[in-house]
Amino acid sequence: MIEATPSFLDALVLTGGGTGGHFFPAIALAEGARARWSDRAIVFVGARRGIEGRELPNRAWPHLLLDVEGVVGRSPLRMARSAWKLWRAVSRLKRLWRSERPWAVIGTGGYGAAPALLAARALGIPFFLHESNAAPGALAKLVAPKARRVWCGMDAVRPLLPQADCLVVGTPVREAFLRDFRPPESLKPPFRLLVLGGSGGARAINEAMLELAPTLLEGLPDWGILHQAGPMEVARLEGRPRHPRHELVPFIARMDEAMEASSLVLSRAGASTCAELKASGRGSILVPLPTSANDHQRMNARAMAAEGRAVVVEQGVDFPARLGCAAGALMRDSGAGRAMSGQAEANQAVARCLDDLEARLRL
Ligand SMILES: CC(=O)N[C@H]1[C@@H](OP(=O)(O)OP(=O)(O)OC[C@H]2O[C@@H](n3ccc(=O)[nH]c3=O)[C@H](O)[C@@H]2O)O[C@H](CO)[C@@H](O)[C@@H]1O
Repeated sequence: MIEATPSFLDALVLTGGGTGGHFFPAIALAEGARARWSDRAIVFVGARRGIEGRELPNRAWPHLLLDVEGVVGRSPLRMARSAWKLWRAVSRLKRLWRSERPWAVIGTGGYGAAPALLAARALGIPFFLHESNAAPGALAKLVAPKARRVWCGMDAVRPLLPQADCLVVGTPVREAFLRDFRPPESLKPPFRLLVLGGSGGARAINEAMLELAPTLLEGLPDWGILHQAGPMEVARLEGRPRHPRHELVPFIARMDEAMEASSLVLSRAGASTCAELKASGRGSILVPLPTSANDHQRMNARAMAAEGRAVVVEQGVDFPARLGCAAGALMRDSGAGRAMSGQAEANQAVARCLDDLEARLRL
């Protein structure tokens, strides 16, 4: 099927993806921009094989999906092929944008953002970058020096981008998270533990939960588990024995509602999930992805623990047993109304980014 190419003339381009942690902040910024500049076209550019390739066709945003993939950390042959795909995608955008020049480009990282940010840089189109994590990704490092501004999720990233003009704003969350949430203490039984594995699911968490859930739930008759295992993982785990109050799902479309209905969350420590836990005021058990670049998930998790919002359980020896102990203790507390303090904190990141964009472009 040949997709129609949207018009980019004077549009605001949002670009970010590959994973949800890079795509959903772009959605959050697009929602904020639509409310602020209702007469301006907003167009998404992303990767067909990223989460945006699945999500954008279901949404009303005009978009262009390109055949690109991650370049860094692959075998030399794959890297050469990915670099060639990227070059081809950048060339296509440059051709399009020479006749239909966008107004500005906002990138939230991931390989889905590479073509549009590189094309904007080459053509001198003003571009802005958002970096959620404590350590910048490869793309951010490459383009940050020429960005009109690099909006940062946290302060720790500034020294790692010394040539960039950084502003700390927090991590943008979707519109659905910009509201009051019912406090966890007001929830009634049956209580729910929400298990999340980031946008793709987390195999180590899935395996541990399958092992420990039967004992955990037998000891806590007022509790059930909603477990987002990831689309590929749900298929892999089909047929494995599971406690009747342990529900597996591939993906959760309304994460705000899922968090609000849960007394406690057990999750990876991606930057967007951490921002959403703060916005919804849910306490959590965080299991950082051990292989995250520069160990940024551990930094994210520790920052949440320092605010009293999370306990951190590392993977490693006896992981399921340690996870079970932490979960059992916190579930008993949460059920008794002594939820770990998850004071909800209004997220201001979208407003801060867009105020800054207005100031920089002198609107
Ligand atoms: C393996 C990998 O590269 N992980 C990175 C990726 O993770 P990942 O994409 O897993 O990270 P995040 O936790 O930051 O974001 C996930 C996003 O997807 C949403 N969601 C998830 C599951 C679901 O069922 N429904 C749903 O809506 C979450 O609500 C959240 O908005 O980006 C993050 C932000 O740059 C990084 O910190 C992670 O290290």
